[in-house]
Amino acid sequence: MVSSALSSSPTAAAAAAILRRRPTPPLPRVFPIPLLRLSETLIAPRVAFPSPARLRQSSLNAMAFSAAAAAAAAAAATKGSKELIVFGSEEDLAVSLAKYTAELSEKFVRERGAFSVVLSGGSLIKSIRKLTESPYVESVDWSRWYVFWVDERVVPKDHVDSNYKLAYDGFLSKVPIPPGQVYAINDSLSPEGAADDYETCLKQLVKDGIIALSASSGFPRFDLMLLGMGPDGHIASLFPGHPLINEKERWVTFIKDSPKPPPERITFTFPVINSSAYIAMVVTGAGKASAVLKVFGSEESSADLLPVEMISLEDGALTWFTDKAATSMLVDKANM
Ligand SMILES: O=C(O)[C@H](O)[C@@H](O)[C@H](O)[C@H](O)COP(=O)(O)O
Repeated sequence: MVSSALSSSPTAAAAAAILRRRPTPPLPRVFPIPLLRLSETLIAPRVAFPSPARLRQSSLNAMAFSAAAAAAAAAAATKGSKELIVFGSEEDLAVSLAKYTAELSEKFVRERGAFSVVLSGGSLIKSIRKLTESPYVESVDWSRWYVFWVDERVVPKDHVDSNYKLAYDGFLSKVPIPPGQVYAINDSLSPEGAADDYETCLKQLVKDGIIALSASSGFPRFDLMLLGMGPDGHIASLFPGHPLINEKERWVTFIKDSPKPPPERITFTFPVINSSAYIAMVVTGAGKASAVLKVFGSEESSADLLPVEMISLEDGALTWFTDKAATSMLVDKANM
């Protein structure tokens, strides 16, 4: 059985009102393409890139140096919407990501009495650090949080490679989520066994109403996934060119030949990821710039999609939280 190893909105109108009271932010950079309602509400004077023609307009809605935009994304996102927000600093990104997450927590606790949150490993855990600080550490209803991992390395929970340990040390040990609501993998099992066990656990939690079920896909519908992306465009433990990216039946599967060490992992599959209500893709640093360019600035066919490009939410909202370094090649291309 999966172990619980931890020991221990506003509306869009309201968000817009809050923003109107804020001092005018520095001029944002916005691609002059049809903007989402969110962008129209929140982003002030538009500065066009000179040559945006080659950008994939269907996928890129707006790009802005606006810490406020993400805060309202929780309230204003629409079905299948996709936002790219570029922050001037990692600190601004972290502040905005905390606000976005707290707003979604409030929304889902109000609507269904629980908030199912999926974490990844990597730098994401550092990016959510502001949730462990005031005002969120006091104001979020942590008692309604249910925490899962989009992927986990099959190592002991106290191992330096464990995503559980990373999240515990940097986040979970600092907020009062009930220990029984933190779903770490069973680290005494093989990768196959741990994936089966995790999937069985998710199925029970869907039956119990803790995790929602997507009526359209029949897969679990997590309230929020907080995901990172590798420089090669992988998400979770779904790597470019690996057969696992085509898994259509399983909720959770395993990999024994991960190109990123350690090799043995379990991972959510694309049908589960794509059934999410909200996904925050948190992508920073120059090492991610070429993958970001491929996602937002390439005209290549769908035959060579990176895993991150396979995120396709029919009934959910995807928000990219990025920085200038991660979007530098995209900006360069737009300015060409
Ligand atoms: O277990 C893992 O390896 C992670 O879940 C992985 O999918 C991670 O999120 C990305 O590799 C991004 O990591 P960085 O943000 O550290 O680059």
